[in-house]
Amino acid sequence: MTQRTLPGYKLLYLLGRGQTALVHLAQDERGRQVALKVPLEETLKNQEAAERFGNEVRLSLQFRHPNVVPGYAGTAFGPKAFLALRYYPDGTLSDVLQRRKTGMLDLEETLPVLADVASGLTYLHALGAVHQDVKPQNVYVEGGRASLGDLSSAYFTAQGGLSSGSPFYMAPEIYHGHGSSLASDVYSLGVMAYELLSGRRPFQGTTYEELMSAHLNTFAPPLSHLSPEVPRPAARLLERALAKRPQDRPTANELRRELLAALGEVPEEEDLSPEPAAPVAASTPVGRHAPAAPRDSAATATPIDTAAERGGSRWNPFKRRK
Ligand SMILES: Nc1ncnc2c1ncn2[C@@H]1O[C@H](COP(=O)(O)OP(=O)(O)OP(=O)(O)O)[C@@H](O)[C@H]1O
Repeated sequence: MTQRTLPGYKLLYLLGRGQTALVHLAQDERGRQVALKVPLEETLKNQEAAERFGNEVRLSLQFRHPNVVPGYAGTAFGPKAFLALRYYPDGTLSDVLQRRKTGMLDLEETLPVLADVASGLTYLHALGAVHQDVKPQNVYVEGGRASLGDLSSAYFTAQGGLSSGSPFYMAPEIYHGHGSSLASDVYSLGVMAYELLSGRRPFQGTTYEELMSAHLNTFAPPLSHLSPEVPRPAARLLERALAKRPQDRPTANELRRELLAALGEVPEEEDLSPEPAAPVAASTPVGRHAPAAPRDSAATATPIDTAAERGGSRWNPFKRRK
């Protein structure tokens, strides 16, 4: 299945393999290079994984913003499922960091990347969507600018969705089983900002339990000490992004505005008018978006382990996510 040919696409070579899909560089009928994502056999056989893939297809085709990886075409479900995405020749932010000897970007490179991710998040949040997996592996870069990708875990707060995240970047309230929110995306962006600006993740651990304890009980050193060259107001706001309580964090838009100001750019208000998006070739509703109780009630939140246990095995965040 993963080696199948897709009508209209010429496969060029393999770009990467994730937990759920193979991604090929391909040429579409318009002669455009695309990143063609084809789910693995195992993904299609596992309901939760297949729904995550379908979710990514649906939302990648729906969202349109310069800092969100756009989908060009796709089929959400079934044996012909695929997703053609905009191709980013530089790969992910994580790839870029690995290629650097220092493992770091310069400040002049970091601030635009952070401002772009904050802009992408501002857009999603204005639409009422939570991303749930902000991290360098899901940020795609080209020419020094960045776009947020991997919408497989994203959901609309009005509809609800399964809480999830990557343990290094996951907010305390998700560890507590209280569910994710716009504020937990801001926390993940804050973790990523610390990592980019100081060269070290603010919360360390080699097991899930150690990381949970670090996120819940320890405080990151002030960014102004770790990276004194970051303009003060931006540093202060990024520090607040790591507040333990969601209500103490800034919004993505506040971060976006401050980061753009630090770059000397005048922050414009985001234009959130919907653009026409490509049709999704699926009529089946996506399961994780089935109507659900409001997410702001802790009683209705789905703890991360519960979601995985439905699949028959204990959720292992280290196996699944980096
Ligand atoms: N739009 C793109 N442009 C360039 N490279 C891409 C693109 N999308 C994916 N890739 C490459 O393919 C790899 C695998 O993609 P991705 O991580 O999205 O797969 P996945 O199976 O959906 O992810 P996960 O492991 O989080 O479930 C990426 O790490 C990246 O190297």
